[in-house]
Amino acid sequence: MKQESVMIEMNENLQGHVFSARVPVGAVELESGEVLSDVVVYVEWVGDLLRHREQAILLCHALTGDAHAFDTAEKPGWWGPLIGAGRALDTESHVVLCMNVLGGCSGTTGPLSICETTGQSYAGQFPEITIRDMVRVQHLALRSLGVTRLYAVLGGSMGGMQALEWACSFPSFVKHVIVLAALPVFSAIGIGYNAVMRQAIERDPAFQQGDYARYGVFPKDGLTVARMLGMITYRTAQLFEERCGRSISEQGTFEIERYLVYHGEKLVRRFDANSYLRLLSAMDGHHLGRNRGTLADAFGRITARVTMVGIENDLLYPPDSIKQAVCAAREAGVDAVYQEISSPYGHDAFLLEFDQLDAIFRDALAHAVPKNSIAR
Ligand SMILES: CC(=O)SCCNC(=O)CCNC(=O)[C@H](O)C(C)(C)COP(=O)(O)OP(=O)(O)OC[C@H]1O[C@@H](n2cnc3c(N)ncnc32)[C@H](O)[C@@H]1OP(=O)(O)O
Ligand SMILES: N[C@@H](CCO)C(=O)O
Repeated sequence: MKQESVMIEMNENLQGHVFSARVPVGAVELESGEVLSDVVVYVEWVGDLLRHREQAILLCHALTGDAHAFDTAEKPGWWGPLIGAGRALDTESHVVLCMNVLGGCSGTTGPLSICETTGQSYAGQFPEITIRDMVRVQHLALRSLGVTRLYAVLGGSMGGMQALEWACSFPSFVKHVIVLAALPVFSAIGIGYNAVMRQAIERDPAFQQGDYARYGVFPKDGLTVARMLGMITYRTAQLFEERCGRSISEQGTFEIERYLVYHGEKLVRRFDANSYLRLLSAMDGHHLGRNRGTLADAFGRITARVTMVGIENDLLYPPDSIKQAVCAAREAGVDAVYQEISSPYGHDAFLLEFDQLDAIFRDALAHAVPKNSIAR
């Protein structure tokens, strides 16, 4: 492993400062057995890292999210209103951190990174990764930053999968887990939607088996269509009816089509297609029980208090499925509770319903650590 120091940068934000760093964590053996050399993790945080290293809060982002959860003068963060002094994620008593996931395209090692052996970007050669790999890399980065305990791990959707994996992979490291719009095992319908998104990208002639950059092209049509489908699943029929109905846009298309194309093309400007594919595969493979015996055995490892949050009309993670997961976790001895967000948005409510999120976070994090929460 090359020895690199951690360079910390500082940005102004309304609540204090947002710090950022690229943290080298060395070579990482993935669940698949492949080894990624010189992995680097991009991290942002707010709060006093030294003082609160035993009281840290980790936020895990969703599929196309990134480490920028905190508001700065340049850019709002995806959970900005929830983080700050006296807010639900209180930076007076905690340091709040967020990292770009392994395999993503916003600073942490992923398909755009340079492969040491070829001297070129990994592109389509980047290995398949798992949610568990993402979490292990986050753990290494936290240890490098001196964090010794997480007061809480929170995340929605793919971030929720990571939060659950944290509880299982590092039980003695985590006190509270808040999982929004996610399940212990990714569903068939979720895998199905991901399959359509994957095919849209891979069938784009510009995809070139993932080597599009070498040919100076990009599978923008494929990624646009993938995002259009994704956006349908992140909202509700009722919302589209109210917002678009059967209105016709200036371009002569239905307004709903214009809206979806807008979001598809917007993603193309900020996301890499190979990253998108690796993250879809990681979600597809998400199964808390993999190589841990039964799902109940996996739950049995958890010592954190787990709050699982369902969202009304979430097409991807129906509240009933999340309630069932909570029951199964309780039967396995987990101190698990269920909360629900009521929203016209559907799945994306975990990025939008700040008042309800605020109340849920305050309630969940106010609870003392359960007595059986001893290190194992
Ligand atoms: C956990 C994570 O890390 S995820 C990271 C954050 N999430 C994302 O970035 C995902 C992409 N974005 C989104 O899903 C949404 O924009 C959210 C959840 C962030 C916000 O949702 P909403 O406030 O409901 O936004 P909405 O769906 O109306 O989209 C707003 C955009 O669509 C545009 N828009 C709205 N209606 C139309 C229409 N009929 N035709 C074309 N464009 C439209 C708006 O101009 C706006 O554009 P902008 O984002 O460039 O400013
Ligand atoms: N809209 C969010 C949620 C996906 O689950 C994203 O793009 O990351």
